[in-house]
Parts: sequence; C-alpha cells; structure tokens
Amino acid sequence: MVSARGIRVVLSGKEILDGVDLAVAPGEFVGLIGANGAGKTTLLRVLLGVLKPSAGTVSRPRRGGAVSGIGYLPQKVALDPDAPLRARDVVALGADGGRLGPPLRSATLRRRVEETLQAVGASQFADQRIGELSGGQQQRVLLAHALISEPALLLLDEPLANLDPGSAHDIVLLLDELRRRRNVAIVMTAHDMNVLLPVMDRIVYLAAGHAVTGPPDQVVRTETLTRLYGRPVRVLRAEGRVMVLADDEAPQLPEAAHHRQPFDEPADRVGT
Ligand SMILES: Nc1ncnc2c1ncn2[C@@H]1O[C@H](COP(=O)(O)OP(=O)(O)OP(=O)(O)O)[C@@H](O)[C@H]1O
Repeated sequence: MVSARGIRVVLSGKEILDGVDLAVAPGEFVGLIGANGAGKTTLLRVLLGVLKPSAGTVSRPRRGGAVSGIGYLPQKVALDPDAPLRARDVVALGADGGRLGPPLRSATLRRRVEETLQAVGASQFADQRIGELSGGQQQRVLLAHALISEPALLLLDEPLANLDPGSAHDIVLLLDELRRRRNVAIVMTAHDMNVLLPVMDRIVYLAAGHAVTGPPDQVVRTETLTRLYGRPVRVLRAEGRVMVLADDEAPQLPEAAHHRQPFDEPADRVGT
C-alpha cells in the first residue's frame, strides 16, 4: 500500500529521522507513536510525498498508473468559524481531490456526500455551518472530507487531539470499522497509544530519530524501547493501560502522573 525504506530527513541542518523503514498493507491500522518533536508529522509528510527525504525511497498507492488514492488529515486545519460553509460543503470539496478523470456529476456527488456523511456519523449535523460544530463533530466532517475520494490509504495526523476521551474512543472505533468495511489502510499519529491499543495491528514507535516497528506487544517492551531511546526506560502496565517512563521515574508512579516526564511530553503519558 505504502512502503518507505531507509528514510532520512534533515531539516535546517538537524537530523530528524534516520534509517526509518515502514510498510503498510491494505486494511492495516498502523499507529505512529512518539513524543512531541519525535518526527511523526515529518514521517507522514514524507509518506504523503510533500517532503522529499534526504535519503531513502517511498512507494505509494497507484490508481490507473498515477500516484493517487491517499486521504490526508493534517494536524492543524484552520477552519474559519465564520465561513459560510456547511459540513456537507466541506465534504464535497474533498470529492475530486484524489480522482482522475472528469469531475463527478452533481447527482453522483450528492449521493457520495450523503453516503460519506453517514459513514462517519455526521448526517445529523450536515447542514450546520462548520464553524458551529464541536471539535469532535468537526473531526468527523474532516474525516469524511478525506474519505470521499475513496482513498486506499488514510494518513491522519493527531486526529484525536483536543477530543475528550469519549469522543476519541468513538473516532477510533469509527476508523476501525471503516478500514474493515472499505479495506482502507490507516496510518495515524498519536501521543497516547492507549486509545489505539485495541485496534492497532502495528505500531511505529519513533524516538531519537529512529523507529521500531511491529505488533504493539513486541514493540512496547522495556528492553526494546530502552534500545530505541538509547537510555533506560521502563514500560509499565496497569489497569489495561501502558505507560512508558524514564527508568528512574518509574517507582514514583503516583506522583509521576501529575508531572512532566524527562521525555518532553512522552509518547504515553501516565494517567491520560
Ligand atoms: N521546517 C522545519 N525546519 C526545521 N526543523 C523542523 C521543521 N519542521 C519540523 N522541524 C523539527 O523536526 C522535529 C520533528 O517535528 P515533527 O513535527 O515531525 O514532530 P512530531 O512528532 O509530529 O511532534 P508533535 O507531536 O509535537 O506534533 C522537531 O524538532 C521540529 O522542530
């Protein structure tokens, strides 16, 4: 679906990624996990093709001989609260982005918009102005915008940011259902891997410019992440949640829940 080999990215003379490999199969759910500044957005932009790596190769889904079929939801979407756009208009705007050939006829477009709004559970607020919607409702609309061109691959940059835990859980379940129903592959970044643990097939854990990839229970282990970070970390599991702490912080667990960890905004915050 998409594969990247030996990705190295240098920005303003600083090495951000080095030797990152990744391959995503159709219908697979991949979580791209890492602390602030670990390089998650950078890697997504490389996969999308808007950032050329300093070294390495990427192959992307093809449709009719041309590279196409990627839906992208950026981390920051500036939605003008006063824009005279209804949710359904925002979805329709995504319709022709990834397609080849003539634009969709209006009846076909209307039907597709309806179906996509329904798929993401946004039909009931389809006629409201986008600026009037809550964060979670907007996120559903933006997902529909990314989905309407029927991409084979969805690249989602922090789609759960600013959502309450209930809404985040709903969006994750929705994505899981979509990838099963449509066989769309999903690569999604997140700080807190916990919400993704029930659905992720694979994790790409980024730290110190490098990545480890594999099933979550193999990647999220003390010895694996200690090697990746290049310093001692401890993986703790409690009440079905996983936490990654600097080794010397681990015994002070209850306190650590309220303080920043040595890893600036660690990938998996305690108690979040
Ligand atoms: N255009 C740029 N020029 C120089 N450095 C950059 C540029 N874009 C990003 N960086 C740096 O690259 C590193 C990785 O940034 P990136 O946005 O990929 O991280 P991230 O894992 O997505 O972080 P976050 O979780 O905070 O969104 C950061 O140190 C950032 O400052």
